[in-house]
Amino acid sequence: MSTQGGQVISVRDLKVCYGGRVVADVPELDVGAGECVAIVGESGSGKSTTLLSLLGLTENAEISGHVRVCGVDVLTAPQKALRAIRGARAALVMQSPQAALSPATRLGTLLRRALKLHGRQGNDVDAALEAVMLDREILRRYPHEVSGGQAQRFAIALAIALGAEVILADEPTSALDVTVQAEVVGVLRRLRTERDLALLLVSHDLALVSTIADRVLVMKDGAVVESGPAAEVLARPSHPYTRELLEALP
Ligand SMILES: Nc1ncnc2c1ncn2[C@@H]1O[C@H](COP(=O)(O)OP(=O)(O)OP(=O)(O)O)[C@@H](O)[C@H]1O
Repeated sequence: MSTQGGQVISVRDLKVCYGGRVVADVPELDVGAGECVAIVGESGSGKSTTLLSLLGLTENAEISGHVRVCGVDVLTAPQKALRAIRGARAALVMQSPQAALSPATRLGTLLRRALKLHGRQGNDVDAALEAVMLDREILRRYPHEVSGGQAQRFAIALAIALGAEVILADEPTSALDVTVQAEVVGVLRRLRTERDLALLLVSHDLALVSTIADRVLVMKDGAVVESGPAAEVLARPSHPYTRELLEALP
């Protein structure tokens, strides 16, 4: 199954419920190759739930609608097809990658295992590390021996080495200090143009979103209250809630 017409993510009428309560209702969301779409909104608005549902990772949720990611129909595909895209063609990057890494495993070992699991050769590793500006020496280190920014760049390099077409990133910079945030955003921005990588970004940080996103979806209480080109939505928000979010910026 391939990605058609450069569309990497396509969502229609997605509804995610927990215990009968709709926590995410997304009528339409498309992300094309080389494009960045951001989902913004306050805590609890349904951003992470939306992101996780696109990879079939919402346990115990009732989900309806149509979700295609890298050509796979996520809501109906067998687990095997989902496992094949998850972590490889569609990579998840979380707020604190160090927490997800096994503390007693060197990063190089972790990388080799991931490549083997997804049946990929190790010859993309140098290019992937270079793309995120990490020295190969990092592969000898354990997770606690790298900084938050290095860990995040390593997580992105892993995605690239595994052949990611899209990165789904949940608050990828909010655990980092400001200068390191800029480094990670710079890496993501370059990967979009150099590798045509698609990016779906969840963030409450509108300043960050304005530097990288082409389009924005604003969520409140599980609903999309506004969406459109980032420059337009952030400069001339039409919904009072978006205005509130913008006014809350420091
Ligand atoms: N596994 C779950 N079971 C029940 N309710 C859940 C579950 N996961 C999330 N929720 C609820 O869904 C709603 C949306 O949560 P979600 O984490 O998607 O919001 P968010 O916008 O990503 O917030 P944050 O920025 O704090 O992560 C919340 O009310 C949350 O309590």
